[in-house]
Order: sequence, then C-alpha cells, then structure tokens
Amino acid sequence: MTSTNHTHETEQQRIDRVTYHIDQKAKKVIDRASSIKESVIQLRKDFWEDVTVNIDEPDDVIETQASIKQQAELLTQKEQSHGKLDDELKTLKRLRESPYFGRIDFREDTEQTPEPIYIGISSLMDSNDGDFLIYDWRAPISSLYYDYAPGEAQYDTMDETINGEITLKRQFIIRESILKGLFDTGVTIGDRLLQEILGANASTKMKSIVTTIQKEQNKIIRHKGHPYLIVQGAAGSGKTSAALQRVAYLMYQHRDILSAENIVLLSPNPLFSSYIANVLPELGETNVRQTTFHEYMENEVNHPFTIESPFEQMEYVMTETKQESQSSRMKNIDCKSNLHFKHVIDAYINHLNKQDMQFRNITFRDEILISKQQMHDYFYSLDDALSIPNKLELVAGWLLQEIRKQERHELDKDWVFEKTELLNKEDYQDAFDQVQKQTEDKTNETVHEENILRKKVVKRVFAPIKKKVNNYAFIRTAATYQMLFTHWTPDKSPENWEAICSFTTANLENNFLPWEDAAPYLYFQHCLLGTPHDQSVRYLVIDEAQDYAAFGFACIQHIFPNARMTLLGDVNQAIYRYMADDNPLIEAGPMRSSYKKITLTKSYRSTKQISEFTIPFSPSNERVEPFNREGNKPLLIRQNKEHFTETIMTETNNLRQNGLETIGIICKTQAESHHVAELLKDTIAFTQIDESTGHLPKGLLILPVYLAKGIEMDAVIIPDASKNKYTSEADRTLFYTACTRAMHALVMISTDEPSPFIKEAPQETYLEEER
Ligand SMILES: Nc1ncnc2c1ncn2[C@@H]1O[C@H](COP(=O)(O)OP(=O)(O)OP(=O)(O)O)[C@@H](O)[C@H]1O
Repeated sequence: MTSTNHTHETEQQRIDRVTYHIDQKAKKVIDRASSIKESVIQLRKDFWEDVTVNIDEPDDVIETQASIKQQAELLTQKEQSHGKLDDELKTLKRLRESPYFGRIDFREDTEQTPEPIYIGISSLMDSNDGDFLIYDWRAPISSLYYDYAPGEAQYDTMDETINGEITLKRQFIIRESILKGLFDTGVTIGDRLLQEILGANASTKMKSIVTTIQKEQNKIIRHKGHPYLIVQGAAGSGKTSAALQRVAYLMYQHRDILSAENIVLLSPNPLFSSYIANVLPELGETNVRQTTFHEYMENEVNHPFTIESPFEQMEYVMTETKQESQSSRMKNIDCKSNLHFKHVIDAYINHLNKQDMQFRNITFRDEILISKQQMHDYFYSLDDALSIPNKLELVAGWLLQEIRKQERHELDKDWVFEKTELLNKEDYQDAFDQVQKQTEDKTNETVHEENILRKKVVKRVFAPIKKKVNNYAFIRTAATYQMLFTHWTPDKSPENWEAICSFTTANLENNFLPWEDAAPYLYFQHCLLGTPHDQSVRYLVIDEAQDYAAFGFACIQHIFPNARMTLLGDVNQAIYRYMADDNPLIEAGPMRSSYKKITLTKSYRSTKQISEFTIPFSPSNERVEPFNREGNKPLLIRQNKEHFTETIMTETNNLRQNGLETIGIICKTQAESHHVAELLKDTIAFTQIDESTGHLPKGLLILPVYLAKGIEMDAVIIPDASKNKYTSEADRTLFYTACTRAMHALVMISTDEPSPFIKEAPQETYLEEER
C-alpha cells in the first residue's frame, strides 16, 4: 500500500469514527426533543388546569395574572429548548454530510508532540473523553488554519498568545461521509480547491466561503477592538462573503449576549438581500435582520411622503434631458448629501428651541379643544435650557392632563347619555356587576350604573385623541421642516441656497422626498422628536458603503448610537459618484471614534483575462490583483445596429455551449434595459430585472448596472459599449462595475466608436471582431 493510500484510509477511518459519534449524538438529541415535545403538548393541554383562575377580588386578579404568566413562560421556555434542539439536529445533519474540511497538526512550544486539530462548521466533542473531534472554524485555535503555512505559528486566546509550530496543514473534500479527496497545502488555502470552487458556474444564491477563507479575509472576519471596521476591497475580492462570515463569527463569539436581532445588515437592494440569504443558514446560524436603507426610511419617516429610491434618483440623473431641471436637481443633491447641510439642520433645531415650532390643533366634536397657539405658548414658556424632545415630552404630559380635565367636563353632557345607548351587552353587564359589588345603597343603583356607562363612553371617545398625543401627532414635523426653507436663513447658507429652497419646498408640498432629502429629513425628525434610538442594534454591517452620501452615513450613526459598524465597499464601484464627497469609505473624517481600515486587493470572481482587461480602466488607484484562473479574453464586437438581435442570439448560444448558464445583459440604465428587452422580446427568452424583483433567477437576464451591484454572473454582455454610452468619468464606475460582474466571460457590443475606457486596456487584453 502506498503512503497516499494509507493516509487516505486512515483519514477515512477517522471520518467513520466521527460519523458514529455524530449519529450517537443525533440520537440523544432526537430523544430529548421528543420528550420536550411531549411535555409541550401536555403543558398546552393542561394549561388552564394548572392555572389558578380567580377574579373575585383585585388581589385574586393579580394572582391569576401571575399564574397565567408563569405558565406561559414555562411553555415558552420549553418551546425555545425544542427550537434549539432542532437547530442542533440540523447542524449535526450538516456535519454528517461533511464533518470537517481542514486539519492542522499543531505543536505548542511547551509540548513534545503535535496535536491534530480538525476544523468544521461546528464543534463536536467525544462524549467519552471530552476531546474535541471537530473544532468550530470560529474557535481561536482554528485561526491557525487560515493564517499560517506549515512552520512557526501563533494564535490568541482570551488571555494569552499561544506559540508553536504547524507540522501539517491538510484540506479535505468529504461528501456524505466519504472522503473524496485530500491535499496537504502550503501558504494559501488550497489554490487547487479554490480554483475548483471559483471555476464552477454562478449560483442564484451566494455560498459560504468557510472552507477557503483567505488570510486577509480572516482578518476582517475576526477583527476585534475598533468600533468601526472599514473594508476597501476590489471588485470580487470577497467583501460580502467575508462580511457574512464575520456575522457568523460574531454570533459565535458573543453567543451568550448577542442574538440575530442585535445585528442589522444594510444591503444595496432587495435582490441582493435574497442573493445572500442562504449563507448564514448554511453556516448553521439564523439570518440577521436585513434591510435596505430605503426600506428602513420608509418604515421610519412619520409623514406620508413618497420616498424616491436611490435607483430612481440615479435613473433621473442619467436620463433627464432638460438642462434646467437637471441642474437644480444636481444642486440639491450636492447640498443635501453634504455634512454642511447637517450643520444647517443642527442650527435650525437650535432656532426651533426659541421659535417657529409648528403645532396642530387638537379638536373634539368639530371644535378646537386645545389650540396650536396654546401649545406653542406652553412649549415656549418652558425652561430654555431643556432640549426640544424634553420639552415635547412635557407638552404631551400637559396635553393629557388637559384632556382628562375635558373628559370630566363632558361626563354630564347629553351626547354622552345618548351614546350610552349604543354600548354593547357586555358593557351593561359590567356596569351592573360593578354596581352590585360597590354600592350598599340600593336606591341609587340606576344613577350609579349610568355614571359608569357615561365614563365608558367618554373614555372610549377620548382614547384615539390620547393615542395621537402619545404618538406626537400634535406636532407638524413636515411643516416645521418646510419652514427651514421658507422662513429661515442659515448663518452660512449653502451654495445655491435660494434654488435649493424653492426646489425643496415644491417637493414637500407634493409630499415627495427625493432620495437625497430622505436622510436629512429622517435626521431632522429624530433630532426634533427624540425618537428612541435603536438601542437593540449592537452590530451594523453596511455593504456597498461607497454608495452612501456623507449625510446618509451621519444619519445612520445618529440612529444607531450603540452599534459597532463594519463598512465594506469599493471606491471603484462608487456609482453615485456625484455624491461621494466625504464618503465614509474614502474619508475617515466622518468617523467619530477610532477605526481600522483593511484593504483587499485580490479579486476572486473573474478569470485572470477579465481582470487584466478591467484593471487598466478601474476608476481609482486602489491596487487590484487578479486571481490566477484561466479563461477566454473579453470580446469586443463591432457591428451595425441592424445585427444587434442576431449577435445577442449567437453570443448567448456560444456562451451556453461553453456551459455558462447565467448570462446578464447589463445596461447602463433601466431605460436602456427596456429598449433592449423590446428588441429581443420576439427572438429569445429572458427575464427582465427591475427594482421590484425579489430573487435572482437563472438564464438570460436583462438589468441595469445598479441592480447588478454585489451579484455575479457566469457571463456578462454589455449591449452598448460605445463611446456615446460610456464616456464621462461618472460613466467609468458604471462600466467598470458592469464588466466586473462577469465570472467566466465578457462580451461587449459596440455599433459605434467603442467607449474610451476599452481603449485604456492594452490591445492584447481583449479580442476585437468586426462583424
Ligand atoms: N476565500 C474565498 N473562497 C472561495 N470563494 C471566494 C473567496 N473569496 C471570494 N470568493 C468568491 O468570489 C466571488 C466574489 O465574492 P464577493 O461577492 O464576496 O466579493 P465582493 O468583494 O463583495 O464583490 P463586489 O464588490 O464586486 O460585489 C464570490 O463568488 C465568492 O464566493
């Protein structure tokens, strides 16, 4: 037997032993789960028998409530334990499929012999001797696997650094408990395996990279210490992948105090959210809260505005042909994206503490109960030193008092008596019971009962008014915001202030918030009302962070004051370049406290040929290194317009014949995307993707570049790569982003002179065909 065969056999024997332990453990978990299940069923059945129900006296009611609560808590506890066992079982199932993917033999400096450490997606102990059969990839010792080649190595535990030597580093491919392959590897983790993984076809769902995390990516995943972690990474360098691994790592590291609800992931669009939705479950973790900033705003803004999406803004900027509207819009974007405008809002808030707050009358039965003037006077009579949110709290308290006075005042009115007749049977029964309990004097029973009914009517009629007060509906937030542009002049007005004021006022009057106005409005609303901050969010992960305007990011910092943040992005893909000044990824300025920046330069997505073509026209000076995976050179087809449909058909067929499945026709705008769809609709089957598309399908897709952000395809076709389409510096990021979505093939069609960006790539990096 050769030594390779022997190694293979020994490792397979170990896999069999581990599989046996997994099965044993699974059996125990199933037994425990079914016993809990039975007790849950029993508990549900006996729920009311085990609760002492007695509502005779107020004390009894309290006791009954406590008893119900206790019983309900017991039930929840049991159900939660059942849920946990269920998760454990799912993880065991995954382990059984592939118990581990890596091994290192590590000899600590204080020891004589190395110890083999097997690494998988979750830990497993030998129940007999308490030894680790598998170490979780997130355990401190597992970092050795990702960080070092055989030789001297070290890792940090909670209290110390352990030094030693790695004597072996091995990678496994195990499927259904059978060892399919093993390689002893060097510095980076299995170039061979990585080649294989990266060479596969694109998937409609992103996959975890746990088996092949690279050293630089591992730094991101395990980073500790700074409140802000900023990752600048080349297109396809694994930012999103590392971010999701990091989330799983944080959930493991802080499993006692951190749950999925404490982490929020801000993604660039809903399509992307669905694209990454599988990764955490694949790692055995629950999904965290995922939202887009737009979706978040729509839930948070308290006025019925229509909020433009960032894509609508982008489409407008790129397609609006009227010079005048374009220019006032660009002025507005410049002003509202900038931190200077935040200072304007802060100054305006100070001003509002002295005058101009806008209130709304509280009316009752068509009459003013408390006028806006009264509220105004009360508000401005309060101590100057108090903040606006504090004053508003006092106003709300005062209003509730006034409303209660009015309730008492209304009790004897005729309308109240009339309404008592509309009360239902239960109300009457309740009033009767109360009278029976409370009155000794039987002569006044009817009067007493009527009083109770009157109180019920008044309480019910005033309830919605009180609710509105509690929700601060007495403040006209949007109108107060509008005054900023109509009745107030900042000390240092932003550039083009007059034009901006009339543009903003017109939109506010139409209940419309352009995208650049949404973050300023939400910030204003928060400052004004002191809306409780989202304290529950402890970690915030922002992907495609280069696309956030400085004000947008400041607004996020304000809303999530307790959150540690990981910001990931690529300045080369800053498609909203027109609002990139002071972007948190580019400028460290907006960071309030210390931060760490990590740069990823290696690009894993595309073949070497595609990367070598795109790197020369990448928008910034950030370094990009191609991963060494071979493919065909990108193809530039020059032809007449009439042949467009035919060319798309031919190219799609060629790509498919080469085994490529997901082919994206990436356009500059939605408008171009509609145009291409119109041309192709009778000749070939495709899916057109727009902002409302919730998941990424396979096949031929047509989409604008801003919706292709963050995702990847087997092949990309740029349907119009001419100079007319991509020429300005703002177009450069769009063109670069579109090209870098391609994993295996890139085809560009130009019916005119090709875009100057293509010409920036050396001639030998692409093929050019005249058709
Ligand atoms: N360590 C790795 N092992 C295996 N695959 C990897 C690794 N790192 C990245 N990849 C693969 O490279 C591709 C790009 O990764 P990802 O989408 O995370 O990059 P990105 O930096 O977010 O890209 P972009 O900014 O262009 O959207 C994915 O297919 C991902 O699975």
